[in-house]
Amino acid sequence: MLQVSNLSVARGGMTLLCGVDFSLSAGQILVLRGANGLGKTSLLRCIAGLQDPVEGQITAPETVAYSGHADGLKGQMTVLENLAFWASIYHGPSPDVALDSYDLRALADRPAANLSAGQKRRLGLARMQVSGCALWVMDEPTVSLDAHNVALFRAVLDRHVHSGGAAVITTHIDLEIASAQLLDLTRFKARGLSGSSAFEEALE
Ligand SMILES: Nc1ncnc2c1ncn2[C@@H]1O[C@H](COP(=O)(O)OP(=O)(O)OP(=O)(O)O)[C@@H](O)[C@H]1O
Repeated sequence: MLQVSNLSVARGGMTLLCGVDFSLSAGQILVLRGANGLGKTSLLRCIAGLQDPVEGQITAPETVAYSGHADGLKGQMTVLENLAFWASIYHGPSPDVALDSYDLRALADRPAANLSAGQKRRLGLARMQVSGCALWVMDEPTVSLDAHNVALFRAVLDRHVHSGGAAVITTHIDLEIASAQLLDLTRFKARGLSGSSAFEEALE
């Protein structure tokens, strides 16, 4: 499903990660860990095709579903319209299952702009389901979710991998997915990079 070989990743002209190697098969979940600023998002952006690696190779399906820090929603469109829009872009399944998976049916006619942070996040995650993509690339997917909705997310993920999908996920919390493999990216930190800058630490 996904093979990452000897990958170097940069952002803003600075190489962050070197020699990243891992692979992921259908039915597997890989959780990537590492400190703030290490380069996890930048690595996911490479896998999703949003930026090029400095060197190395990524073998992935032609289309992957990417869930980033922004939810990728159209604020003036309703919940249902957002899902129908993404389903049409990806030629994916109808929004019905996704609406039910994340308890969104009661919100179906509400403009996305008027959702709470957690509701927006659930809608952003529901986009993965209507993509129909086998590989889900997810950057801190449970931010803003309460415990009940984290459990919904786990259930969706479980169904996805049991139907032949796979997912690569960054997180700073324990998602409590027993079957997930863990990879700490610290070992791939580029030489010469110190810890977080004083500016980043001030924001943490
Ligand atoms: N658009 C950008 N232009 C330049 N540098 C950037 C940009 N976005 C991020 N960076 C820098 O690249 C480095 C890696 O950022 P990245 O978002 O990949 O880290 P991360 O491991 O996902 O961090 P976090 O755990 O805080 O989300 C950081 O030092 C960050 O300041």
